[in-house]
Amino acid sequence: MAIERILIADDEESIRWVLSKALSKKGFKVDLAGDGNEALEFFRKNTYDLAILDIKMPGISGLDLLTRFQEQTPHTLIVIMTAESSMKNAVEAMKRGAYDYITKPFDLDAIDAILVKAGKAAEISTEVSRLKDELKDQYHLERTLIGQSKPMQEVYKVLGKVAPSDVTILITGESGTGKELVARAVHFNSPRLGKPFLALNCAAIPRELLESELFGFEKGAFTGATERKTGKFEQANGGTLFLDEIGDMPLDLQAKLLRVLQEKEITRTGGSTTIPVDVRIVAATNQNLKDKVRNREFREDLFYRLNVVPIALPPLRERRDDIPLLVDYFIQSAREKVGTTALGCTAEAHRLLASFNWPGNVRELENTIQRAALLAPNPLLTPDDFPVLSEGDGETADCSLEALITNKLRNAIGKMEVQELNNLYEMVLHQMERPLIRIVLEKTRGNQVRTAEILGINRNTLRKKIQTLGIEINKEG
Ligand SMILES: Nc1ncnc2c1ncn2[C@@H]1O[C@H](COP(=O)(O)OP(=O)(O)OP(=O)(O)O)[C@@H](O)[C@H]1O
Repeated sequence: MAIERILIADDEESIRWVLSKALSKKGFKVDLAGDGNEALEFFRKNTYDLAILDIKMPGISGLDLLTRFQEQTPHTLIVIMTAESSMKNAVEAMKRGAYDYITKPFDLDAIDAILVKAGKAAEISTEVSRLKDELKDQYHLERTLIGQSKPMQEVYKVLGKVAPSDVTILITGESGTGKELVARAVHFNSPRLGKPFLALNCAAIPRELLESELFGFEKGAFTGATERKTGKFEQANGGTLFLDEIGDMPLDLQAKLLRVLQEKEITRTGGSTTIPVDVRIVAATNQNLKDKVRNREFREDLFYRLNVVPIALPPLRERRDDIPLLVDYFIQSAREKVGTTALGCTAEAHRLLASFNWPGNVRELENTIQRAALLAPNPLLTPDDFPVLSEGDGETADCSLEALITNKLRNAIGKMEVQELNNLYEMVLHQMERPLIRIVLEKTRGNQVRTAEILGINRNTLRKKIQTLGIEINKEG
């Protein structure tokens, strides 16, 4: 479908001007509306291939227009503009069938990219309008996913698009990145809302138990099976089953799971009748399943069956922009959940937290904030309330000396004003020399010969440095 006619609706004149100039120059026919009502008028009179709508406008909001336009002319592709890149807006826009969503300020390349994509998207537009019909349910999230970074916005886009359908989703990401939270978001944004969401960790349960947890068993199926028991598939009927750590599922159970996904029915252990089940599967793993497939530890057919829509969650250290938001969110939830009086963090504490590597990702950050909020003497948390991070005692993902020094330097330099940063190279090397020599001298109890050997420098050089740097030698160690 070629894009010919475009409607731009924004109450900011400068945005209207810039967009109309850029798009007219490219040969599109452009109409401009300064508010929601004007946009609606245009829409009544004309047919548009694309509409770029500001989310917040006097009168009718961009999201409400989106809904109306979708009802009247479902083929029109709608791009929502927002000044606030929160998850709520992104998910809501995509849920309502928006074609795309851009955050202000944007550059014109972003609009170009959307136009190119939109031009090729005839089939997608049909699919979007089909999905839109399924998306009339109210926006609902049990818990909000926090994060406005680019990688998280991509996650929200996919989530908004696929949640309403029944497709199987495979969520990958390191431990603590929020895989279960995303799985819940999928469920709570799907028509299965109101039906059960059940989670099962395939790594935490021994093989025999895992099978009966999933499929249930009949009375007498094995010693100790004194009662019939339903499994998670039956319990989750109509809803969503979250299979965490799917990479740890034994091969024979993988085969059984594949059968259930294909046949949509289960047989309880020790039973002979098949029971129909309607369960959406969302699986997650922190392992590389493709490697496992190559090593024949994971069935290839099951991998493809699960991986219909992959969602890769970035580690926290790759979306550091989100750390301050998460910190504030966890402080607030600590106030609500455990009744602390903590109100926020100082700028230094924020910088310290944002510089850490967080090998345990959001879970580790959440625990760290909760602990600090409970123990802090004052409502405003300072770096002193995060002693483990300040000491850099090896919690960084990379425990090498370089990683520790990087962490320390980032903290120290981060606290300094730019105008203070003169002669930094010399200053840093100089300041590292003294503690280095002092520490080795302490280790060797003041033995300069040994110290020079350890440092790999000449004894005379060491002597001179001890003098010029004014290092005192304590022979007691
Ligand atoms: N984006 C986020 N916003 C708010 N809280 C989050 C976010 N991501 C994770 N959390 C919180 O961090 C904790 C860990 O999240 P979750 O259990 O979903 O991670 P996971 O990737 O499933 O971990 P694992 O692989 O170890 O099971 C939870 O308490 C969750 O609420």
